[in-house]
Amino acid sequence: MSTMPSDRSPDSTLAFLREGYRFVGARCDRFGSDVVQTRLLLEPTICLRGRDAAELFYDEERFVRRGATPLRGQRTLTGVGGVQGLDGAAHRARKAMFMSIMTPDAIRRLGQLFADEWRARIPTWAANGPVVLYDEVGRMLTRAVWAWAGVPLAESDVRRRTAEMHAMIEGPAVLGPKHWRGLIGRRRAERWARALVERVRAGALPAPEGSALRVIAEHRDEQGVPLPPRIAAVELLNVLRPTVAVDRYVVFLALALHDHPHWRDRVRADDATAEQFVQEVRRYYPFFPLAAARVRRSFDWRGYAFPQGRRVLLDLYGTNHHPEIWPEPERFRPERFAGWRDDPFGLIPQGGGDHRTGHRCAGEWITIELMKQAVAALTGAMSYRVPPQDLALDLSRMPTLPPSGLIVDGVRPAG
Ligand code: HEM
Repeated sequence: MSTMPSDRSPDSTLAFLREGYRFVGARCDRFGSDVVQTRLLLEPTICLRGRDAAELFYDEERFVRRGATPLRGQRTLTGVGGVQGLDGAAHRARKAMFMSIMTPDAIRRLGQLFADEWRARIPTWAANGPVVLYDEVGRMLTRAVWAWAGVPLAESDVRRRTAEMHAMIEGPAVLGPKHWRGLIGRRRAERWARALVERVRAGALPAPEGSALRVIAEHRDEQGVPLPPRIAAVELLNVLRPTVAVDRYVVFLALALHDHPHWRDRVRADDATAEQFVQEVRRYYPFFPLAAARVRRSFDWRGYAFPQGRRVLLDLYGTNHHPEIWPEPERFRPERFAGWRDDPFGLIPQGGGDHRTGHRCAGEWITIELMKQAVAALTGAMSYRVPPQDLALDLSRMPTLPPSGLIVDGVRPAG
């Protein structure tokens, strides 16, 4: 048995917060190994990177999710008791609930709602001068996904709900006020979502057949028992929150079009090229840094011991930038996806493996559809300028975003 390359530091949590997305990759590079051990939150933690490591990580025989996400992440980002922390039959039954919402028709409908929102906003942007794309897109996605999920939304609540979703997304990997905002945002949103579920169950609020609200309110677990209202609220937020989070990817799309303007005409002219552009944005730009699991039963891999219960992190960002999978990983090259053969463990911005049986993101197809609609809007529905502003991405901030939120002005409807 070999000794796993290990960080010497007694605890690297502060280094993780300082180094952000590069934390695991920097250690892997230093040791020349895609398996390294460190200590995070005072606990020994194995970090993995690369395609084969991703395949290992998504092997359910070897890993469980129960108890893997630190409490600070559950209390802000994911909620307690949701699908992310389930294993085995309980996970499959809950995941089936999510996947039943993700029909091709439903995905198209959400894309259309978002596209309609976008088109409706263009005259206002044209009349009112500069807009912060991140703020605007967040609110458009809120309106679209609330309508799609069958959840009523007063226009006067749009800002508040969007802000709660953002607070949860930004809460886990920060200290101080931003973390507290995440806790408060989650508490408020859960209370509100729970009341909604209770009203649907009592017949006081009609929810359309097949909508996320109806499916979740009516779902029965693997033993035929309805979800407790608190858990149903967590799961409804597991649809609403990450859909709003696609606003970050829309900002990255706009950033990529700004930095690589020669792609503009190409993506407008051809759907396949637009899809390659979207995939490269998902590969290249940082969003979720890591996924977490625990070793189910002790095993050896590549001569290293993985003891039962050990926390293991898969470096999603580092795998998407691994030179063995992605030549010249730091270059933005959408053409790398021309003729790309889908590999469930190579491109993993939203996790790897199988959507239905494993923990891969339930909303990946939605994300791609919304991003395609955003590319079409940015290149085909309007013209705009990007004035000078701070667009640098700080890789120590998780999740990161250009500080300006990407300001555009001079918006004009196309044609
Ligand atoms: C904004 C873009 C998104 C990103 C970057 C993202 C990323 C991720 C990641 C990294 C995971 C964890 C994978 C793992 O644990 O192995 C995940 C899980 C999940 N995502 Fe997403 N996601 C996005 C959008 C969405 C959307 C739009 C939805 C729903 C409409 C969604 C719903 C979920 C759910 C329910 C899970 C838990 C799956 C499970 O544990 O089985 N996500 N996502």
